[in-house]
Amino acid sequence: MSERVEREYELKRAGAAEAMAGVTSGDRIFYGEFTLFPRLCDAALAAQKDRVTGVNVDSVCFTQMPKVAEVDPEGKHFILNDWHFGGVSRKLHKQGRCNYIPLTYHQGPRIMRKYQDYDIVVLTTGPMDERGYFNYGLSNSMSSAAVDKARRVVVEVNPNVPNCLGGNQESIHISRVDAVVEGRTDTLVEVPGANASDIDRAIAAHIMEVIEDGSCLQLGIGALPNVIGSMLAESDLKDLGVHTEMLVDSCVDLYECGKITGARKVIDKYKMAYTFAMGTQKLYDFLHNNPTCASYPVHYINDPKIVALNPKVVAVNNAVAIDLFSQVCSESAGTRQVSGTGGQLDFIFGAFGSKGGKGIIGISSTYTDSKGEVHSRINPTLAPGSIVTLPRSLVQYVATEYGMVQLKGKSTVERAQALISIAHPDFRDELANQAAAMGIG
Ligand SMILES: CC(=O)SCCNC(=O)CCNC(=O)[C@H](O)C(C)(C)COP(=O)(O)OP(=O)(O)OC[C@H]1O[C@@H](n2cnc3c(N)ncnc32)[C@H](O)[C@@H]1OP(=O)(O)O
Ligand SMILES: CCCC(=O)O
Repeated sequence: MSERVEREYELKRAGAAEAMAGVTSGDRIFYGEFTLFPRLCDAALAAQKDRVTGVNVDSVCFTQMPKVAEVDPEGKHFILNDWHFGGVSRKLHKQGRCNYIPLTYHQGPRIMRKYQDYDIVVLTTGPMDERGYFNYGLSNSMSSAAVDKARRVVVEVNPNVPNCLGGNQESIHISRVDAVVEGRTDTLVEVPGANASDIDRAIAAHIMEVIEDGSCLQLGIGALPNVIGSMLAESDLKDLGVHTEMLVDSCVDLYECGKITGARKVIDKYKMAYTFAMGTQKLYDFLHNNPTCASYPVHYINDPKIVALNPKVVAVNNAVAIDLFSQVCSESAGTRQVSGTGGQLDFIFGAFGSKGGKGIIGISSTYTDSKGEVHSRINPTLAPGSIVTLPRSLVQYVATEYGMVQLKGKSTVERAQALISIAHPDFRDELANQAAAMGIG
């Protein structure tokens, strides 16, 4: 390590309380994304709550309950905003404590650079390397953009953050950092995929029919992507590629059993390109210093024009509900925000542009509410106030456990008929009546 880098590091070393002492009322702060939540600085800021009001704290998908939310149940001191809702923000939102920032994910960095300024950006990174770089680890995503718009940058180093190779913009140099907080040794948040049900297996089997040798995969989190991963591992398919928003455990399994080579990709050939990773320690260990994987900012990974450059893109996404006009809601339950647009629109659009590409929405035909009542996910219209995540003009394939339909080029009547054909049989007659009443039957 050069003397200059070493000296700079020593000068910038700070305790968490000191690093957050500069926060003043009305400031806007950005916290590290997904699993790289800055625990120490969050706790330090929470401890200083009585000297500030109206501080906005933003992140991309809080994966743990921020202390600043815990210590301020009435939201007098801190306002939380999330660029993508997971369980934590969903819970806070129910209490009126967290706002969603709408975006289609690939535009996030551009939106930040154009319209957002941060007083402090606090990231969790790996420790500084001998050249003075801190690696963004599992969350490349919008981190570079946030740093570009920051008045002050604080990094909270944790040696358990895997060193994730770029790609591009996967690290930050000490010269751009204002304070380095040490002391983290915790293992990273693990988000294992859910266990697959028979319904997931049936949906996955339909989707498997359109995956070919050389397909380039986008698989997100959840039971369905997991089960597709297992089916691919047992299949005869070969030379699969990965260009995905989120890198997950099933990509590790598929790589280890030789299914993923990336040999037929046109961009990032032989690499698994991604913008963030979330899964178990198995995935985090796999990523560490692994040149098979390339971490990029989301404005590259999710840009539909970039996604479309690889042939045979297969993008599999989940949804909350779809109406007979084929509009897809993937982010709200009526007016209640439960998730976000995330990368769904990006990848469905991108997959359609890819030669031989397929953008797929995979949903169970029904949903059981907390009272045990079963509802169809395919409905005449979306519930009032539902947010349309995918306009009907972009929807291509829809799969349920009863089959998969392709909607591009189909009329409104044909779309309604196709969707009814994959609805749960108990709801089909009623849906057909409603379609007729709406002039699409
Ligand atoms: C990271 C990636 O996967 S990349 C993929 C691209 N990104 C996206 O697709 C983003 C948008 N999509 C998503 O976030 C998810 O796929 C979802 C939310 C649509 C579904 O994910 P799941 O894991 O199946 O969600 P889950 O079953 O936990 O439901 C989420 C919430 O919505 C509620 N919900 C789900 N379906 C319905 C429905 N039809 N009606 C009312 N509420 C519903 C659930 O009750 C739950 O709320 P709660 O936590 O308060 O109980
Ligand atoms: C922030 C994006 C996560 C998703 O697309 O689900």
